[in-house]
Amino acid sequence: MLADKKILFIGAGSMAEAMISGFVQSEKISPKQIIVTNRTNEKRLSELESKYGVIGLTQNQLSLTEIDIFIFAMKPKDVAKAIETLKHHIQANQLILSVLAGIPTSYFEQILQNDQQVVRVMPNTSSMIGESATAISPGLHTTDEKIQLAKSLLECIGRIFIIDEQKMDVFTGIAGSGPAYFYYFMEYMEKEALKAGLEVENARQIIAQTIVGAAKMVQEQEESPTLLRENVTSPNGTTAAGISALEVYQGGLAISKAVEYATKRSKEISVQIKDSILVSID
Ligand SMILES: NC(=O)C1=CN([C@@H]2O[C@H](COP(=O)(O)OP(=O)(O)OC[C@H]3O[C@@H](n4cnc5c(N)ncnc54)[C@H](OP(=O)(O)O)[C@@H]3O)[C@@H](O)[C@H]2O)C=CC1
Ligand SMILES: O=C(O)[C@@H]1CCC=N1
Repeated sequence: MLADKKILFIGAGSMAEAMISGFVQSEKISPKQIIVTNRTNEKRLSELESKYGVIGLTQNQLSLTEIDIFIFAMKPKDVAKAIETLKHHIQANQLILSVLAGIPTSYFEQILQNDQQVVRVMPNTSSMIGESATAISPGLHTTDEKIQLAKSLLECIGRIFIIDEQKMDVFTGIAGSGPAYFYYFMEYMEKEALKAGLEVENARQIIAQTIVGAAKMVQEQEESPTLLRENVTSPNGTTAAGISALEVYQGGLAISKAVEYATKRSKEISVQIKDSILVSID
């Protein structure tokens, strides 16, 4: 299904790179099927070319008729300009994927018309190693065939979850942004480990393995995190002491608020794009 499909990334930043890396590593897509463009940074295009073997082209060098799948991967604030340049060249049979947080499929459908087939995608940077949790929500005109195409492409970067578009904001809050919360958590664990004399490399690997193990327990044992946590917690033991600190310092509340704020931000971006007042989102 993916053979010979030409994929164009519009945007060459961290998310595009993570997806490119995952696609190429999967060996289901050849680097030469992937074209990447950006706004001005030609050095970045050369970097991606030499790292992954993909084709970097400036916007003037692009031939859009040969593209099967467009992947919009710029910041939400930049989408209006990007789509303005491209809209007259995109055809009805070309599939649009957008990884932009907060930008609904209807935004692309309204501008491109043509009953354009759009799929909103929320990957995360673990795409880099084929371990993304990726949500997809098809737009109004997207056929089953194109949904299957999007699925088979995105399966190269991890697991796919098909969700209703109104759940995309909370998905972004837990899984799009989620890796950053875990990295934040790891930063603090590492600081404490170093204070107590562990070597940095050792500490980092110990913490990473602990998170991988806990995540795999949830995936493979099919038990709730609550039960698994209780299994670690001996009465009056070390874990009980640690968890009591999380409670005293409102760790649970902080985590809930992180998801709530990120979800809210995704919703705000949607409202701003709807009102076309998306001036500066950085
Ligand atoms: N980073 C993440 O973890 C995730 C990000 N996303 C989404 O991915 C998108 C990109 O994020 P990220 O990769 O972090 O952003 P970056 O800032 O790293 O990259 C943005 C890219 O967009 C390019 N760009 C800007 N305007 C245009 C334009 N008009 N035409 C073509 N290219 C353009 C920039 O090019 P130049 O450098 O030349 O200006 C740059 O290559 C965002 O919408 C975000 O919501 C989704 C899931 C996770
Ligand atoms: O921070 C952001 O807006 C993007 C979307 C999800 C992860 N990064």
